[in-house]
Amino acid sequence: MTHKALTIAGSDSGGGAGIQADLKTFHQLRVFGMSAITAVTAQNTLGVQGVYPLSVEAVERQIDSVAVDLSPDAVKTGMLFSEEIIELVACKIKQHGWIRVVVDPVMIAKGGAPLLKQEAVKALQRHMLPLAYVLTPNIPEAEVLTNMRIETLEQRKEAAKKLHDMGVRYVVMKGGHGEGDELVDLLYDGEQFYEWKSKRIDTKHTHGTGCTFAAAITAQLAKEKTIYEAVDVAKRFIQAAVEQTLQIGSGHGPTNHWAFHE
Ligand SMILES: Nc1ncnc2c1ncn2[C@@H]1O[C@H](COP(=O)(O)OP(=O)(O)O)[C@@H](O)[C@H]1O
Ligand SMILES: Cc1ncc(COP(=O)(O)OP(=O)(O)O)c(N)n1
Repeated sequence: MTHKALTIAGSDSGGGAGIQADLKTFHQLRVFGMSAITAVTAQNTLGVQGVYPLSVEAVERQIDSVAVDLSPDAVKTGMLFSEEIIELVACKIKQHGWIRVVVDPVMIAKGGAPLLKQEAVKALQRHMLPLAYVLTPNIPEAEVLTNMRIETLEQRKEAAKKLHDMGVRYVVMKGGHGEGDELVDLLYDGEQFYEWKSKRIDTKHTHGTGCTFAAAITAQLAKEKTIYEAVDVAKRFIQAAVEQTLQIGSGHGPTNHWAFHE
């Protein structure tokens, strides 16, 4: 049986994040990848040099083309950029009845370039959170979405509860921006917390870690794995991808999307 996943996100010309990271991750996990591009970015390991959003019509056509013919088993959203695109994507998810939806609330690239307009945060909260089967914020994104400061593990848990109350089924809070040598990725299922701990790898080549991790969860959900199994594979996928980076580009290089084998 062929499992299929759709990513609705921005294009990263440098190939480390966005649509490119998602498709490479789907492929490595033996899931057929499809895409609807929301914005084209001119980007490399040194940063983002340009952001060019597509029209709402162009995004709608791509999503509908995939939906009517290829019916994805899971859907991931990444860079959505504007209020108009968010509203359209939410409307399409409902129209097509997609349930296994992973929302990666992309806001800012590591170099600081905005990938979501500030005024679009409210639209993300209002339209996307209630549709999120899984939400995968990093710590700064969780702070913006919950309007709270997150410094301790207890505060991460409190924020995860808030996000669950905002309509998210499963909250997976990524721990890359936490303090210390140990990384803790957190899952909240509405009742219990689950933690995935790993050693922080000392490298500057972490471009696209968030996209890759969320894409691995999406691929596993497309294969009808449980959320616990999906996060487990995603954690091992990203650990291998950061451990065995490719050392390319002169800035923050991409992770290695072919390092992990199931
Ligand atoms: N230096 C690192 N070593 C190992 N894993 C990392 C490292 N940095 C991030 N990760 C992992 O990559 C994933 C994404 O993390 P994070 O940096 O929080 O997200 P984002 O890239 O969206 O900012 C998480 O699973 C996190 O644990
Ligand atoms: C087109 C595009 N989408 C998303 C991101 C952010 O990706 P992320 O995995 O959070 O990695 P960093 O950019 O933070 O390294 C992006 N850069 N471009």
